[in-house]
Amino acid sequence: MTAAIIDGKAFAANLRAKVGELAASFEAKAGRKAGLAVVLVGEDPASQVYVRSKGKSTLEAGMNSFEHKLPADTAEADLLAVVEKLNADPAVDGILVQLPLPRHMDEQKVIATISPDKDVDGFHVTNAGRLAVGQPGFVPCTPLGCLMLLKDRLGDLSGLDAVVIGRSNIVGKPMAQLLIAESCTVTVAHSRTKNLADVVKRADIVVAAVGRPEMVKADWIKPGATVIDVGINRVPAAEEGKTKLVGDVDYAGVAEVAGAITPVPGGVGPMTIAVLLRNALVAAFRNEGLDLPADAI
Ligand SMILES: NC(=O)C1=CN([C@@H]2O[C@H](COP(=O)(O)OP(=O)(O)OC[C@H]3O[C@@H](n4cnc5c(N)ncnc54)[C@H](OP(=O)(O)O)[C@@H]3O)[C@@H](O)[C@H]2O)C=CC1
Ligand SMILES: Nc1nc(=O)c2c([nH]1)NC[C@@H]1CN(c3ccc(C(=O)N[C@@H](CCC(=O)O)C(=O)O)cc3)C=[N+]21
Repeated sequence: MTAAIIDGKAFAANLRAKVGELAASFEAKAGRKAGLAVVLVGEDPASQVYVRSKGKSTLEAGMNSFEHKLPADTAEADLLAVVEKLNADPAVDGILVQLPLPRHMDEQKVIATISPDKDVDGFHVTNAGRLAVGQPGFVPCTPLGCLMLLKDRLGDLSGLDAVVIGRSNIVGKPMAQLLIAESCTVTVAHSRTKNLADVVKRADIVVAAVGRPEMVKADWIKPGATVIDVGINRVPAAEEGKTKLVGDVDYAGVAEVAGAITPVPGGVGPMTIAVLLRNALVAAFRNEGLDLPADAI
């Protein structure tokens, strides 16, 4: 079998266009643009690329983008002060503090300072709790993007066996919560899992969020399974001195067995940014007390 390629880039472009239309209707109703603030501490090159890309997409969607770049040696208290100023700023609907933060900062403390109503990453414990108990809140962008791709491909997910590899707070755990809410039978695997290949082999849906280049192999996959590759790993390319991006899945091998697979790049990554804009727009409607139809986006 040769897997269908799930085109996250195209799906994300479509989602961004919908966000753009709703951003215009928000502006007409609220008399201002929706606003997303992104805070970057330090000069990590990968983070700089993401932040630039987020800023560009935000403007393209007809929203205001506020970028705050702080030096790597910023004191934690100064970062917290920036976040508090953004919490209080009525022009700012969503706040994203780019992770990872420099080692001298306590990420949990910084996330806890973001107002839950502006936490468009869905990382605040209040939003994690809302997701866990099924209340409306903000869901982390990457797993929500994965779920959108899965539902688009498979329709109703109920009763399907799903294996999530990875249990981080930002991808694996919220992904598992979303799949539970869709009535999948969910297994969460991690570095202590025994017989990982056998665990994965049971799955109709595999979500790999590990951070190990091409770890998931073809003979782990049940024929016809849907494979979502969250991994973003920069590795040396064939040409001397060059690098390329690969996922956590051995794409060439797995594509021979799976029913459908997301590529890297062009799969989950673009969805993350599109969902971020979606969440920021939802935040804007909520912060203004305006109705947004539940199935609008
Ligand atoms: N496309 C996108 O938009 C995004 C992509 N990413 C990418 O997704 C990947 C995962 O990110 P993130 O969740 O933040 O990563 P973390 O490093 O926080 O978590 C990795 C998880 O993988 C598990 N793990 C590590 N090694 C193994 C192994 N050999 N077998 C099984 N499980 C293993 C870890 O287990 P344990 O808990 O036991 O240590 C952990 O739960 C990375 O490549 C990252 O770059 C992340 C965010 C967004
Ligand atoms: N507070 C916070 N929120 C995040 O959502 C967050 C974060 N911190 N820190 C880093 C991770 C990673 N992340 C990605 C976003 C887009 C792509 C993306 O667009 N990737 C392109 C390729 C981009 C390239 O070529 O480098 C693709 O997969 O096609 C990837 C990864 C968001 N993250």
